[in-house]
Amino acid sequence: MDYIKEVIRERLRMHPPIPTLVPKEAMNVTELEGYEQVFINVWMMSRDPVYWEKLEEFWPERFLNSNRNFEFTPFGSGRRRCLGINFSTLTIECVLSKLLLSIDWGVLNENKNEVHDKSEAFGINS
Ligand code: HEM
Repeated sequence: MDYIKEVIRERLRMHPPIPTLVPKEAMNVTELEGYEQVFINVWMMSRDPVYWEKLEEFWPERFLNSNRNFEFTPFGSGRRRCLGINFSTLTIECVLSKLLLSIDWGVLNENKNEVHDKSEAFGINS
């Protein structure tokens, strides 16, 4: 069960469903290094070579026995972070485990050497 948690984290690292978090606006005009609005780019943070080895590789083991801080925040952070964090991670763990155990998975048209389009598009997805 621990490994599945790492698999889910790695998937959220590579493809965060809300890549730039939810835009926030300060109640008073505030400047941060000359900017009045900032987007938190979670997608970029979870692929920053300073913090991640083999960043383009799907490698769930990277999360085993490692403490991650702000370089991994697919649910946001601080007061407005996702309220559904525990609910969603538990639900994904249960559903994914059930699917993996109940279905005999395989690759469709394995012998045809078809290339599946896995390119990303901007937006909120799941
Ligand atoms: C994998 C699943 C999910 C991901 C990755 C996710 C991610 C996020 C992110 C990034 C935010 C914005 C945080 C920020 O801008 O700082 C957010 C906000 C929120 N999420 Fe989720 N979420 C997920 C599932 C859920 C579920 C299942 C629920 C409810 C049952 C939920 C409820 C909320 C709520 C209420 C907020 C707004 C919190 C606030 O503004 O104070 N989320 N979520």
